[in-house]
Amino acid sequence: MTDSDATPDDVRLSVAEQDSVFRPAAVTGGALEDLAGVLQSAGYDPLVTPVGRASLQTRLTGAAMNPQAVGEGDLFVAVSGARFHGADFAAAAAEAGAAAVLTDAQGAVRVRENVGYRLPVIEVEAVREAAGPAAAFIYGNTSESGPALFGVTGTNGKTTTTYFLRSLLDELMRSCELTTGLIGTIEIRAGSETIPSQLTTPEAVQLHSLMALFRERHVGAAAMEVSSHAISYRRTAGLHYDVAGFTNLTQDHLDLHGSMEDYFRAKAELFTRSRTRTSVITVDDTWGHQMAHAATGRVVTLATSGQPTEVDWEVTEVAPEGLGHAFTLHHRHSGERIRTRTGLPGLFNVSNAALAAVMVLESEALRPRRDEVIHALESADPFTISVPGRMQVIATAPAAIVDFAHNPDAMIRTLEAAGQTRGEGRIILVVGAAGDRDRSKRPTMGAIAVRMADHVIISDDDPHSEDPARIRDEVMQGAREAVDSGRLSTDLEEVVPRADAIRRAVEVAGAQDTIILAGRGHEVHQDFDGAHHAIDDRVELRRALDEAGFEVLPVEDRTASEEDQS
Ligand SMILES: CC(=O)N[C@H]1[C@@H](OP(=O)(O)OP(=O)(O)OC[C@H]2O[C@@H](n3ccc(=O)[nH]c3=O)[C@H](O)[C@@H]2O)O[C@H](CO)[C@@H](O)[C@@H]1O[C@H](C)C(=O)N[C@@H](C)C(=O)N[C@H](CCC(=O)O)C(=O)O
Ligand SMILES: Nc1ncnc2c1ncn2[C@@H]1O[C@H](COP(=O)(O)OP(=O)(O)OP(=O)(O)O)[C@@H](O)[C@H]1O
Repeated sequence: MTDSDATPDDVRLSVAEQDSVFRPAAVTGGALEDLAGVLQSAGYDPLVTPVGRASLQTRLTGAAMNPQAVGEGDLFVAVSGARFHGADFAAAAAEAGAAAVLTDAQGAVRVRENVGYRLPVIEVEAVREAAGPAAAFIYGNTSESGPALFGVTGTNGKTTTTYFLRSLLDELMRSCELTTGLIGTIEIRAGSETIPSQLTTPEAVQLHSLMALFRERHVGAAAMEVSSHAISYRRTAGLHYDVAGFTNLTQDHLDLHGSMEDYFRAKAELFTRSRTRTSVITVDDTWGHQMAHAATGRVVTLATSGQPTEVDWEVTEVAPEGLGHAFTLHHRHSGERIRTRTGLPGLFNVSNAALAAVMVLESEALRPRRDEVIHALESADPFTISVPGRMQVIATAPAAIVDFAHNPDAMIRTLEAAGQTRGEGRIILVVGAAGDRDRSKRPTMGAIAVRMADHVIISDDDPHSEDPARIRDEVMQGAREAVDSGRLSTDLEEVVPRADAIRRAVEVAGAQDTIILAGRGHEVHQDFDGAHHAIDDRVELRRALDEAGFEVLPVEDRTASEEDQS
């Protein structure tokens, strides 16, 4: 990374543009008849309606879910969604060169209505689930084909842990002249090439295409975020993880999952023998312990806080160092101790770094030598990279931090981290909540804000299709109730637009204070009912600090802790 703000999402790619970047140059593909055989063996019970016998030999050389992304020779995967049925777009897919359609019974009827008998159809009941093995067949992915895949799931810490993983893997791969891949909320990377992400975890057809692309680009290992949406929507079907890591589980996404138990069950699907060879589970809370019990296959446990009794790895001897911490990874069974560090603020980044390190140490695909890993940790300091919008330090006096905390637990952790280093200063927080997402967390976030910060400025996040004023009211209501019931003296105000809220935070700050802009991290647009308003918290904060005469850190590829030490 050459610039700590260099998130590539200033440029919005169309589905087709993004998809074309995912595609490998050469795909052998396979015949429609053989694909049906693969789906039959996998238990999907496919019903094939060819267009003449010869169509059974049609060679499929790609797969896409969106007609805009369909290329010549593709399997068009038409799923029934909450709003549309993909089969209603079969004509556009055929026009773009689709060679066959994978869909459900309803979709098969719609394909006939739309394009008659122009395209052969494979009908299955579970289309999203079958899309994974179908794309794996077309792109030649098997459990052994590589690259070694490291998946990270959990409510918070996925992006940071995958950045840490990639940074460590980069060092290890370099010695074998291989590169690394990254798939997540911010970007998708194959070696040094990068494109902005549209989803945290892309659709199965894209993921399988990416695996083939990774092999073409000599990617030996890849780190990817696995969202609970991806698991529920079957986006990871047909992928095989060498190691999957669990960070934590706290309230979020209850709009999709309904309850914490359902949310847990979705995540738990990743930690099963058929998907993952080794599961590394952080067991700092009861959900972690439950996950370790629910996981099947090889399970490795990691405790990063507290006094666990039965774990494989634990974090000990945590000591502040720069803005971050040094810590020891202790392997309980062998007694081995590995000392390392993270330069990112917040104890939760010790957890993220420890998880990344243990995932690599426990990898059966890579089987890295201990001395190699220790050398990489010492020489490259892989957990002191800048993760865009995650505890990103913009200035040190006042301490000014942009952080993606957008759910209750992340806010608590971020404000705790600020509390530990505040000294005599005050904490000034800009916070909001996103629209069209888990509404129940809004008053909770308001309450946390006023309990843990000294000056709270409520503003807009991404309202999406909701009325922004109503969202702010819900956050404000939780804040006011907490102020009243706790007799708190927190300063509380509402300021919009967000850029003004950021300027206000700087206006009330002194050099000894800490400013936290929560919720938007690396994002560079606010979505007001489809209208995109350009705003980057980091840019606004820098500008406001500069105008107020405060010194800001240079925008470059080093974290503030490195800056601190230089
Ligand atoms: C809530 C959710 O995840 N919805 C996903 C779901 O949408 P849906 O059921 O509404 O589908 P739909 O829009 O009815 O479309 C059905 C089919 O018709 C096709 N279609 C539709 C319209 C059209 O004009 N042309 C067309 O071909 C679509 O490509 C699709 O194949 O299926 C679609 C296709 O598979 C996904 O693109 C869509 O993700 C949307 C874009 C989304 O925003 N998802 C977010 C919430 C998400 O997945 N987030 C997680 C991270 C969450 C977090 O941790 O914060 C992620 O992994 O990114
Ligand atoms: N291990 C952790 N435990 C609790 N909070 C964390 C942890 N790691 C990061 N956070 C907080 O969560 C925010 C989001 O971090 P990160 O982007 O790494 O997580 P994520 O799981 O990828 O989130 P999302 O899926 O929403 O992008 C951070 O900005 C920080 O406030």
